[in-house]
Amino acid sequence: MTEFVQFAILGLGGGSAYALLAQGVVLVYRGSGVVNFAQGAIAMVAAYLCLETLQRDHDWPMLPAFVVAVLVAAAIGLVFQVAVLRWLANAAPIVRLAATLGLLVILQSGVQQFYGSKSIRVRSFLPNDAYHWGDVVVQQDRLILLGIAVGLTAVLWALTRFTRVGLAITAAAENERAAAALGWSPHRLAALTWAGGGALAGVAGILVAPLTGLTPTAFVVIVTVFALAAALLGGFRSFPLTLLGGLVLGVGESLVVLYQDSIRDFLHMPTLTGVNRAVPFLVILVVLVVRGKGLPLRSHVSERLPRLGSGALRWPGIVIAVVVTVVAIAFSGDWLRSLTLTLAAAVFLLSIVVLTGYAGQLSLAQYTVGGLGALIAARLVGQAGWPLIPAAAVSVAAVVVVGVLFALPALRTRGVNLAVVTLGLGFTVQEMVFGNPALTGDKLDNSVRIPQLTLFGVDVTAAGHPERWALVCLTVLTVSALLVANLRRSRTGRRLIAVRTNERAAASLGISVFAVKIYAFALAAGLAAVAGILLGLRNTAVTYVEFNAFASINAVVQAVTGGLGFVLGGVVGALLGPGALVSRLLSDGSGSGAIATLIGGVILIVILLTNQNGIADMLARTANAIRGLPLFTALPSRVKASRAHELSSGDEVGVVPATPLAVRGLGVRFGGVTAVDGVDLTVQPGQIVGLIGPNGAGKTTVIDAITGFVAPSAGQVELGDHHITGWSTARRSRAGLRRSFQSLELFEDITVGDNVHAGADESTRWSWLTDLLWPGRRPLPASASTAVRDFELTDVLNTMPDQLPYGRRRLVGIARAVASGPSVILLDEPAAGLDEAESRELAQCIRRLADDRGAGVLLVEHDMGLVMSTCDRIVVLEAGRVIAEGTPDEIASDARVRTAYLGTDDEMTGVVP
Ligand SMILES: Nc1ncnc2c1ncn2[C@@H]1O[C@H](COP(=O)(O)OP(=O)(O)OP(=O)(O)O)[C@@H](O)[C@H]1O
Repeated sequence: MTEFVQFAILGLGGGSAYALLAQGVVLVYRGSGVVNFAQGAIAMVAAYLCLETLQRDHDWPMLPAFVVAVLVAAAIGLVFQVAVLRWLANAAPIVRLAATLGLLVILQSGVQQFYGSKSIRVRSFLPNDAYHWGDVVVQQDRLILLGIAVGLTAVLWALTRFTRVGLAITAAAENERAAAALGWSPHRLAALTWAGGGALAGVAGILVAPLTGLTPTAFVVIVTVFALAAALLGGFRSFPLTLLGGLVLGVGESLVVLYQDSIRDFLHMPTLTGVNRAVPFLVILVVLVVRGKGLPLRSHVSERLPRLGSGALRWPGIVIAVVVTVVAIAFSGDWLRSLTLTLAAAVFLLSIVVLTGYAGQLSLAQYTVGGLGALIAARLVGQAGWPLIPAAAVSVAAVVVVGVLFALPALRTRGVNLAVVTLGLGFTVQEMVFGNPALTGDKLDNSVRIPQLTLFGVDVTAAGHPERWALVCLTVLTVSALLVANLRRSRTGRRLIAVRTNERAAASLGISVFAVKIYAFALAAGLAAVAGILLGLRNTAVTYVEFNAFASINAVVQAVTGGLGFVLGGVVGALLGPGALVSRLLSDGSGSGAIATLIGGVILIVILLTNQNGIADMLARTANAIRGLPLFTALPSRVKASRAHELSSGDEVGVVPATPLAVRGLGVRFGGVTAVDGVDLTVQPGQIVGLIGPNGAGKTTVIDAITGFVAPSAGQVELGDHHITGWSTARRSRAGLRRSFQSLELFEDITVGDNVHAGADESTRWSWLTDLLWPGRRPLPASASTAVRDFELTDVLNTMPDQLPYGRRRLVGIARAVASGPSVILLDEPAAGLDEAESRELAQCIRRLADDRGAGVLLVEHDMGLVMSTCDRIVVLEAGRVIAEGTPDEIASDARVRTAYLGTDDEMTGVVP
């Protein structure tokens, strides 16, 4: 017990420092909406400046050195906000996050360049007397650190509660305009919080340095991972919870050291590394996953994401690129190493294009995942004597399984939370696997050697025949790029993009968000494993630092610079990596090391400020502009034709399976609020049922509960003979129950045609694989073609939704919902924003859905003219309960309904036909 308390107290020091750093992250997030991944790097700069330069080299006393270093840290935050983030205020969140990763890379590699990479021990400068409490020794410095963390937390909490500027910061987190109303411009607030966050980082960095020592890489990664994890526990909002999170992590880390040997024995491992760093983090992971949600809430605002390429293959360009690279391999001389590294890195970046660009899942662990591929393959070829191809195949298969495990948190977390979780998972693998010789197979002086590698009888060993290994890399890259481009054009690609853009809408169309995320992680892990093998086996032994968490961060920086949504972006981004061609060209000739990384970071920031969609987007626009020149417009364009949407021929209207919908005793509660209470309703095939009621009556909640977006607290939903109450949204949708959304929720990154197509895609189990090889060109299915004609969208199929006026956007949403020919359609305020003529046309379309196709329709609508003229029956809700049900005439003359909702006789005469 004494030991337990002793270790817990020891952990308070680190925990307090994590908490301090995390408070800076929270402050910045509250003031600017950006999660600062560079917080640990700013801390490191302050620590080096204070302890190395000012104190050691220039003999400054502690206090002025401390103050100057903290001011410099604050200035870094301030300058970054004013010079970079301010101009990215309207950019996609991932772009702003990438900018902070860029800052991390610049600061970290800058420090490495300036101070070198070796680890520096720092003497404790806080009073370090020991107090004795029974058998437990309490160090004074731990108590001081704890006091500072608690004190600063209290100050921050009080500032944001009781001061004008604090209230503005709190308001800004919710709504920029509210902050403006308090007299603060969002930019000034953001600048203030970035300066404050920087200062907090500086304080924490200097205080934590004696506990951790100083190294440019490990320090930043440890501090970043733990600080972000603590801030995550506080939801990036709550200062007290963040303090708690930091302390739990610090104490947990220390306690695990105490039990390290028992854990090792329990796992039957000869050696165990990094478990103290991993276990507390894994606990946080579990908390997050338990706290997370399978689908985002109705209030979730879809994030704008970088633009997507078309995935169209331009064969002349591909052939020229491959031939040029082959020639380059033949004549590159001492540049060959850089070229090989670039080719392998491009495969890595393609994995990020799939996972983050297409599927919208931000993972900061791709290099770690790839490193596992290198590890397994190296052990199989190096120790078990396997030939290359089976070793690579087994390694890729194993890493795909790991990729699926990494996907599990993504099923319940998203956005920046997922980025933090994957960074932590990657860091855990780095510490526990790559750092453990028992797992890498390396004894101290005896690493696993890469033997001779042969492919189809040809010796391709990189050491002996580097040009042959480079050709292997080129071949793999070309095949990978073709697969990823095929994916973009296929229905599987559409599913990925649907999920990236709007998980709720995707689920409502029968797309399994769960399956898409698992697939994206698995495919990306497979590509990363292949890349890891190419990279790892190019040396005589695998160098695991190539696969650390920092490399993963750097890869995302490169992918965003290159163009996250473009296959070409992966290739261009790889050119910029450390050791790759561009950095070698620009740097000291070796092309590796800190200066190259630093240049990569600076290029990222410049590119983001110029075009947030990356270099590939700039290239694509330039190419399009050139193709638009008179000389080229005369030539037939095969690409355009391949992208156009074709309608199925014929006007046949498929009659949908006749399936009634029945809702019995439905109740929904949100905490203490009863939104829906004992609602019964049925929708028969071919029948239109109106669901009306005042604002807040619970109409949308009824639709949400029927379609599986919220779990009912009581009652049942039946579709035909099926009790579907426990089914997922996607499964209900596939069974023929579709909905539209009040807030449209279109897929804004893809054309109108693709939106409708996404609503009608039939997936087969094999299409996940076959789409990679043969995406095909499928015309819109018959029911979708009918929807396109009915809603008069034929002329806008190749238009992006945001280029349409509001009324037509609404029609796209409805067409998408009915594209698959569902048996029951739930329309949530379809006429909102339509003019009178459009409303009338919409009424006819809805009638046709019921009369011609035999679909059942539940229509939630405030336009009483539309409801009264279209519906067969009407159900009236008030405060979550049904207060009347009947034909339009019965409802119009119901006294209770008039009082509750419809109003006076005069108003009624205007709406009843
Ligand atoms: N996620 C949620 N958490 C808490 N309360 C909620 C949530 N969603 C809805 N509510 C509440 O449930 C009640 C019903 O809301 P709902 O949006 O279903 O009404 P509605 O009839 O569709 O309104 P409107 O006509 O304005 O769209 C309201 O009091 C609303 O505030």
